[in-house]
Amino acid sequence: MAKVLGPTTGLKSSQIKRLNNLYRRRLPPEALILPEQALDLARLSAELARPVGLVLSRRGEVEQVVVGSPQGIASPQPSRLRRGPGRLAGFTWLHTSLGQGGLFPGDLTDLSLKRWDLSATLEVREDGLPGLIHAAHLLPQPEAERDYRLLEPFPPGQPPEDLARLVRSLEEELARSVSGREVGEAGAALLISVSSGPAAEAEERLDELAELARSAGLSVVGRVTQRRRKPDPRTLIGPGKLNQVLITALRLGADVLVLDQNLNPSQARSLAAATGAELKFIDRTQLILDIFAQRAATREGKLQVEMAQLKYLMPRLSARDDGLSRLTGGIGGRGPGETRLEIDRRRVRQRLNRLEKDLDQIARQRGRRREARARGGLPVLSIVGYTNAGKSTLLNALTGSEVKAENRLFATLDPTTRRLRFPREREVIITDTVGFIRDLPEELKRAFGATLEELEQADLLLHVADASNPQVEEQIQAVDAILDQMEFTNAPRLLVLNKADAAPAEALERLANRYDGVVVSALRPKTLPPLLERIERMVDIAGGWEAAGRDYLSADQETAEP
Ligand SMILES: Nc1nc2c(ncn2[C@@H]2O[C@H](COP(=O)(O)OP(=O)(O)OP(=O)(O)O)[C@@H](O)[C@H]2O)c(=O)[nH]1
Ligand SMILES: [Mg+2]
Repeated sequence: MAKVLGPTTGLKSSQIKRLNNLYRRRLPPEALILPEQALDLARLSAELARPVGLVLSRRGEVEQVVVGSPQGIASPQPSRLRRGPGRLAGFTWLHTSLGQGGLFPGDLTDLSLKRWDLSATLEVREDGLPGLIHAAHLLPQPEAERDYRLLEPFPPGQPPEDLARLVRSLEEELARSVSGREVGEAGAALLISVSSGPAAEAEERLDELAELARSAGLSVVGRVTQRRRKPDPRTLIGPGKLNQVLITALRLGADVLVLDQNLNPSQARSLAAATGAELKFIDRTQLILDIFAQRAATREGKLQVEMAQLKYLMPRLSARDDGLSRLTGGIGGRGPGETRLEIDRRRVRQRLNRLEKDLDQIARQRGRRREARARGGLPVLSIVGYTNAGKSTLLNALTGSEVKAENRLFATLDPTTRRLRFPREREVIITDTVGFIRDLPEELKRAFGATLEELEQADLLLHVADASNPQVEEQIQAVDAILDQMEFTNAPRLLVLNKADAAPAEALERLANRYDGVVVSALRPKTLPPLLERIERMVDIAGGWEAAGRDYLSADQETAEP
């Protein structure tokens, strides 16, 4: 038989036995509890001078018995969880309340956190007899800013309506409110932003987060923003807001909660503990890592991403985390004398060592390839820029090659190298890179060392920007800031204002003047010659052709702008 949960110290063994006997009860789901059952429960609770709680299945079986302390009672995690959006826990939480009637604030919080079918209390009067039952349930749509409804208090055996039917119709309604929407392959995401900045900025950032979520295969079902002067140190989101977030997630049928702000390890663990297994919290870095994991095509790219994921995950591992096996394949099991946590961490560390060795080797090989190329003496152009700016499209247009270009963030994850033949028999090597993004997480900078190492070899950086994006200036500055920070400033940069076909003319002119940029549309080859000319002149100045050991220096140079 299952054991009584909660603090049993100080109880007599006969009392524990009586509590254990509650597991044999079966209560009527339509009425919650019969009068004689309520009488027994009230008497026991009065005698113990402690609240007693029951987790009841939809069939009225007692799944868990909990005893509280004189100060109160906490509901347990439901023993079995039901999966699927828009569903309730499948269990009702009923506990006695000594002296005062009514639900406790904690009961209402629990309603959303644990998604109880119903949350109810049975009043125990001074004389030890049962009083009224107070019950509440979640609402599929909030009414008057409330996410729950309180039933009229009722004496045992006289519920205001058939409670089993109430729960069923509630769940049907919840299911209806989430069906009919399109769910991405990876699930439904609720986006959350907690910040101290202006509301408009939070919305803009959420627009970008929505793009990222879409790239990760998630469909976005809603947004929640919170303005706080300081994030909550424990859970980032304030406790009241967290509650609202969870109710909203339930109502919209979200599977994943995506936070725009990054969680520190202890916040990640607290949030995971607060929500149980059904809902997953991920932060922006994890989302980006997830996209990278889906997109990485080469062996090196895959290894880099796995390494970054493991490094990010390791401090966030909690003892009950089993999501790891999916990431690393083969982590799990329990060795003698070790906690699950230790073994996971140890295996993760082993895997990290292995990855580091493999990556070292790949880097050495790449170094050799690069030497070979340097001996060929061709100048190297690297295309950089914000993600989705059109870098791969431009590479394709310039070289006639077919690197994957897609309207998704981070379509390109591995550096790609092609030769570009100028009209006049000049040849350069042109490399495409992974897209930049503002607030590039530290973990990713390291992870994409491969791409960035390539940049160090560049004689010229072609910085492609999406001129049709209203955020284009912020994006240009974000990319410049990252380049500056990475000390790749030695190579000259040329700003390419792409998507001219979709941008207003006056904005193009202003941008071109301000940044001394070249306007193109990668989709229209006819717009490319001015870019080629600028590239040619700049490479000449950078000495690329000289390095090639060929006598390409020509009259052009005199016409080159300083
Ligand atoms: N209208 C318009 N769309 C363009 C132009 N150039 C590229 N695009 C579109 O922009 C989207 C992104 O293009 P990509 O070339 O994949 O962008 P990217 O910079 O390589 O993106 P990542 O590799 O994800 O960083 C695609 O849908 C392209 O068709 C252009 O000149 N005009
Ligand atoms: Mg690309």
